[in-house]
Amino acid sequence: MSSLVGLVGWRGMVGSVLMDRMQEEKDFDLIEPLFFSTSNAGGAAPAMAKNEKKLADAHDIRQLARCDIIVTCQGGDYTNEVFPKLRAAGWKGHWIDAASALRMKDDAVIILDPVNMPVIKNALAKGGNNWIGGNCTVSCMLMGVGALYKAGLVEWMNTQTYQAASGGGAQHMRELLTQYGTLNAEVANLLDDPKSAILEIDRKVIGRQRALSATETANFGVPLGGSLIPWIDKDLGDGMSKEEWKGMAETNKIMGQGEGFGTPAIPVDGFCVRVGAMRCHSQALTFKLKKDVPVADIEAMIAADNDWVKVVPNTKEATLKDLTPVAVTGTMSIPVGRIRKLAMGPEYLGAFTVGDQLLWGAAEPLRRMLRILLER
Ligand SMILES: NC(=O)C1=CN([C@@H]2O[C@H](COP(=O)(O)OP(=O)(O)OC[C@H]3O[C@@H](n4cnc5c(N)ncnc54)[C@H](OP(=O)(O)O)[C@@H]3O)[C@@H](O)[C@H]2O)C=CC1
Ligand SMILES: N[C@@H](CC(=O)OP(=O)(O)O)C(=O)O
Repeated sequence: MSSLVGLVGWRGMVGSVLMDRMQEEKDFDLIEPLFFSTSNAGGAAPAMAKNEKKLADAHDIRQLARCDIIVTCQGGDYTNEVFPKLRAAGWKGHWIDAASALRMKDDAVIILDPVNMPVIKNALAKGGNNWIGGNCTVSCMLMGVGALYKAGLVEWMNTQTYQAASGGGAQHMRELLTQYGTLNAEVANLLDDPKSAILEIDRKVIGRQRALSATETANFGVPLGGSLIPWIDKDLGDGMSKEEWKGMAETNKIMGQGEGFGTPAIPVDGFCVRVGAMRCHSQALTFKLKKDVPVADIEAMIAADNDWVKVVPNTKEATLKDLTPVAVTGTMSIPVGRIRKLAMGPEYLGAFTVGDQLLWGAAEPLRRMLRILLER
């Protein structure tokens, strides 16, 4: 008999990407899905439903407890409210979650199986049943350069991120596009005239950006179109943003090292910046390697690490073609390029990587964890 798999948050942005991927990979052939809703219990389940044709109430612990596996993309507030009640009710099933709420709990594994299958297998063997997707920036970065960590080559890593609007959610993407449209409209007449003065266009754009209303910046708080925001997630009060904190904490936990594993953590730090891209997170990485390794060897190591990483030759032509959010959006590919030794010395390595933050950054690790559980 197929496992009963509860799907919560399936119609949200991450959930929709997950449903698409599950259909592409024919995951529904292997399960009996039970679709949940926080807003429309009793309504019709989507077309992938088999025997369970109605949406169940996502807060109904008895319904949730029927499931062998629950996959949720509903968000951290939902997890915080429902998960403890479900476990307290004695539910022993597998909980697979996109939200960050449980990520750093001792009994939770951050799942990214092309990178940390040994950590997942070890937890499975010990009866683990809480599987949490990593932060999108960290997951995309490790899909690209995880090989260097696996080889024990990294002394420390600095990351400067260029994170897309989608990281904030659907409303953030809409707000970004609306702002671009507003700015374009402000100078459309001048743009139509090839002889108009660029400084006049510039003056009008900055004037309109500074005049954007609270409604026009409701999600980001300040203009993002034609600008950037060097702060993502909460202020931890020590000069660090929570997004920056996740870089070191999650990278080490995914790799099975640092606190809780009895080995020293590898320092990972840098600045996380929101930019006007739609759904690909990009990152400029600086590594201090433990030894001088030739660039060709590093490229070969990265290229051989998994089926999705792709080394982009460090040329202008290849970079413009393959190493941009526009090139990568909607694909499973994780390009890593600009790989070169830096002026600071032979152990200092630079690289640049891009990843679709809704695919490898959110939905795909969950989908693959479901498959791992189903195919055991
Ligand atoms: N955004 C991202 O990039 C990433 C998000 N995550 C995590 O995933 C979780 C969900 O994020 P995200 O998918 O962006 O959240 P969404 O806001 O898109 O969806 C969450 C829920 O909102 C409800 N909802 C209300 N109105 C609508 C509507 N018009 N269309 C669709 N759904 C609607 C749905 O619940 P219902 O059907 O019950 O009404 C849906 O499941 C969060 O915990 C987030 O931290 C993780 C990695 C990346
Ligand atoms: N914080 C990420 C998106 C996200 O949901 O991250 P997390 O899963 O760590 O909360 C961003 O804004 O780009």
